[in-house]
Amino acid sequence: MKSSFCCNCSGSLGFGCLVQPRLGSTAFPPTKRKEQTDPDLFSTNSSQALATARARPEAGSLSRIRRLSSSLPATFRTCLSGRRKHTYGDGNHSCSSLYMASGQLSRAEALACSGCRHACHVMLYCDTNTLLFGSIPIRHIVLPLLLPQMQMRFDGLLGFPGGFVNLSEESLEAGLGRELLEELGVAFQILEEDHVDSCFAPASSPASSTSPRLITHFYTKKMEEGQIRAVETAAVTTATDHGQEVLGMVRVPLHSTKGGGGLASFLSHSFVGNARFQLLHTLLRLHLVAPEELREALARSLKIQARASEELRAALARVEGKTNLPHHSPAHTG
Ligand SMILES: O=c1[nH]cnc2c1ncn2[C@@H]1O[C@H](COP(=O)(O)OP(=O)(O)O)[C@@H](O)[C@H]1O
Repeated sequence: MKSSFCCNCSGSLGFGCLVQPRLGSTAFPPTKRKEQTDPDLFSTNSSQALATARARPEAGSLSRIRRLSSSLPATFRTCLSGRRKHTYGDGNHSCSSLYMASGQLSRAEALACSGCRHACHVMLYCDTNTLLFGSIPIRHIVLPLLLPQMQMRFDGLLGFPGGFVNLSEESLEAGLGRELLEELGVAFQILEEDHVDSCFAPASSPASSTSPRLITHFYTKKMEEGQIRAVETAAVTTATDHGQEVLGMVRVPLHSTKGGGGLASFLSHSFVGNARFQLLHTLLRLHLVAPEELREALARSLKIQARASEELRAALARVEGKTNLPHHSPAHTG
């Protein structure tokens, strides 16, 4: 029997989701984006004030920036502090640490990088009025609930749909459309106006610092709820990559449950490349989650990860005990 492993509504991975395939591959035409790029990354008081303070570097604003940034998570602080390492292309630039800063690379700058590889990914999302479990009260539920989409990849990591684009044969958007057809079974027309940003991907290993730099381009596309549901259906029926490169689409839970589940659990999973930063940045940019809620979720994620590390250590010791395998040491780490 083939079991399906899924992301449940508490944001944790678990067994038990049923997939209900229905027929249908739908072509979605371009839709004019309602949510145009917002120059302010953050919507609520502290973040807005922070952005304003950065934009006007008059006397006194530096201490104000420091004060305001202390209310945001460390990774965001690094980016917002304006300490940008402009070392594009030489291996020192870390997209992850700088992701929250606006415009590391414009689309044009990215396209001008000869010898770079390019990959495009997209976050699909929609509004919905659906209530979780119908009526069960859940703290901090985001209403109307929004449903951003990610996917479980062949390598067990979470990421957005998309992939490598060959610029000698296709444009960024055409390449992304091709990847989406393979992974989701749906023909999308991605437009330049759907582009959010481009940046150098962090080098995954010392060896990869000698290979061509990878630039990741990120897009968002707002859809109707019915269209998103059709994508979810097509992704498990007509998509050629389903069960191979893509193991399933998952919705990102934006709510928080009493026990601290939901977004916090989801964020504690492993993401490919800078996908977690792309998600965080987009949740803030599109005002899908308030900065304070995101900070709370990230703080909880850290606790969840610490618990998971303990569980993994115990599981490792058990497996070694049961199988008489030699004890794992850091030297065995792959
Ligand atoms: O969601 C994502 N956000 C950012 N980077 C990603 C994401 N998914 C994959 N990547 C990076 O882009 C590269 C190519 O992406 P992917 O594995 O989707 O390509 P493919 O489907 O053409 O094989 C990966 O090696 C990975 O480093």
